[in-house]
Amino acid sequence: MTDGHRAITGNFLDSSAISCHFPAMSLDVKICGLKTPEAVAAALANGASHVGFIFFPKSPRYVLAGTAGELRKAAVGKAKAVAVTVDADDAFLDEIVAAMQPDMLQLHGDESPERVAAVKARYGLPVMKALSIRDAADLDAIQPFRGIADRFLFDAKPPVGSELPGGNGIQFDWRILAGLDRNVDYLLAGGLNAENIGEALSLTNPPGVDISSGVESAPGVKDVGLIESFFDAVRSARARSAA
Ligand SMILES: O=C(O)c1ccccc1N[C@@H]1O[C@H](COP(=O)(O)O)[C@@H](O)[C@H]1O
Repeated sequence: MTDGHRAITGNFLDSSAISCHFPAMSLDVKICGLKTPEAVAAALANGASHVGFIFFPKSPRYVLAGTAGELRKAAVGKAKAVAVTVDADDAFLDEIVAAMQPDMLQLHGDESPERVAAVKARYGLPVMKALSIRDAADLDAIQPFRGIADRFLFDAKPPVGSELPGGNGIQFDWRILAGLDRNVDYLLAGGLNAENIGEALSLTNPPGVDISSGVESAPGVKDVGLIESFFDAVRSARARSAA
């Protein structure tokens, strides 16, 4: 139940790279919705373990597969490149996989366990299944995907009327993750930013975190300073918890 996420001690976190969730493991940090070489470079320079590219046309973060294929080259050997799709059909996934060569697929729609299994088999890539969470009962959705999805991503349910299934900058009540089975490998997402990441980490001790709009100056516009501030806040929080 892992994508073999790597320790990011080499270029990030160093002595603070201690996961409270899985002792001796590090925290994964995925910066999502990247569209420019500058934003990719900032994520990598700060030690991102994953960089994400959005293939949902209604998103302000949407990129063409060829563009993502160019951008992801900077991540080779440094971070995993993740293709984020929403109920994509095989033809669209074929195009993305061929042009971008992702390390991982993030399925952020209403994909069934059978669809996740089929996607895994078709591409031989690890799959992260996103689940929309509002309350503890929503975590029941994990069960049918266990042994199928390599990883989960817990994001807040989108607000009524939103056209985006993710990237809404909305957080859910992180306290409901307190009783989660420790064997569930996941990224915490939804409304994270430099101000709240400390509280999020201390409440949930997640294997990883995922952020998009919290490091943007406007929808779809990544801000290098905000990316740096987010990593600074992660480092500070982890140094505090290790002390
Ligand atoms: O970001 C998007 O536009 C998006 C579109 C379609 C599916 C998923 C999307 N984003 C995912 O949502 C998380 C959380 O975003 P935020 O931090 O709350 O803005 C993001 O990291 C993506 O994995």
